[in-house]
Amino acid sequence: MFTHPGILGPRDRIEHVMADNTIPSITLNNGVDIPQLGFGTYQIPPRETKGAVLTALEAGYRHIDTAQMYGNEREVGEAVRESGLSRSDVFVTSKLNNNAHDPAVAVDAVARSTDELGLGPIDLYLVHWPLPEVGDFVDTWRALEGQYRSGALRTIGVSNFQQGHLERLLANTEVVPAVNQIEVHPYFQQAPLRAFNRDHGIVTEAWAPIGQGAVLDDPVLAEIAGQVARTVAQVTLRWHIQRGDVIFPKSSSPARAAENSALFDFELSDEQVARIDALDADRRLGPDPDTFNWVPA
Ligand SMILES: NC(=O)C1=CN([C@@H]2O[C@H](COP(=O)(O)OP(=O)(O)OC[C@H]3O[C@@H](n4cnc5c(N)ncnc54)[C@H](OP(=O)(O)O)[C@@H]3O)[C@@H](O)[C@H]2O)C=CC1
Ligand SMILES: O=C(O)C(=O)[C@@H](O)[C@H](O)C(=O)CO
Repeated sequence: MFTHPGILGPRDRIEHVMADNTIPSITLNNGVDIPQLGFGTYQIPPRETKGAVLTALEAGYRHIDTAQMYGNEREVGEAVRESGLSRSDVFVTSKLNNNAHDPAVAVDAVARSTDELGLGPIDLYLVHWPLPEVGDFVDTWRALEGQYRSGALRTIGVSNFQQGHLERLLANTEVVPAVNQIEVHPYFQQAPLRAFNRDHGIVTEAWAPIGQGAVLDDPVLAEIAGQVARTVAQVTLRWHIQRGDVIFPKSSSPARAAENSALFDFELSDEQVARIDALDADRRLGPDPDTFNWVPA
């Protein structure tokens, strides 16, 4: 199983990690442990996914983030099965596609993801987008609650939910989402939503942790990278780790994937963290969840 320190503050977690040099885990609200660092697979074409995931697992990643929308669940599953690792040593997340919000369709979609991955119960399954004008995400969530209670899904969560969406969900359903996977990077830090998640026992997962490359030329990050003799990507990813969020940077390059996992043998000072905190620019790169209602055919 994962090495995990239980629920610790960011500082305690860092000390734990620096002592044994492993990827830390965070305990979710249902008692399941999730590795704080994972490997993202958005925009990795299916034909390249098995190789990329096998390389990531060889580099030490033990958590893979995929989605029905990415079209590469089958290849993620193949890589995990062929890696030689125990199933319990790898944490896999997938997500319900936007065309599967109808509760009956959602149940079939869970079965399809489970079949594509071929790994038994999926560790974490998310409602990918709230799609507020498409249907009622409360009904979709109830369908996932049923799959969770039956044991088909090990943990359930949401993605791209704003505070208003979460308030409606919490008021009308029973299972509190274990995570909310949202866009977070130095230029879009999401302080209020992260605080809301934390106050309700929901772990924040930060997608686009290096802003899909947008932060890499930042002069402040470059200066800090020079101070700690690391790359800008590593400094940015380390900042997320010290904030206590879960991250899964994507790279199709084995060298950059390895670079992105070398985060646990250095630490940013409080002053360096404060300088990165000051880069917040309310600059969202992806769709706005309040108005994004895209449904694939
Ligand atoms: N729930 C949601 O709605 C969303 C979830 N996600 C998830 O989050 C993951 C991460 O987000 P993502 O959008 O991929 O963006 P990231 O912030 O992880 O950035 C990925 C980009 O940065 C490049 N890159 C990665 N590492 C380095 C490095 N060390 N140096 C220079 N360039 C680098 C990659 O290029 P290269 O491959 O060439 O290295 C790629 O272009 C996704 O893969 C997906 O799993 C993402 C978007 C939305
Ligand atoms: O990558 C994801 O998980 C996404 O949901 C995004 O790709 C999103 O659908 C988008 O950016 C659409 O333009």
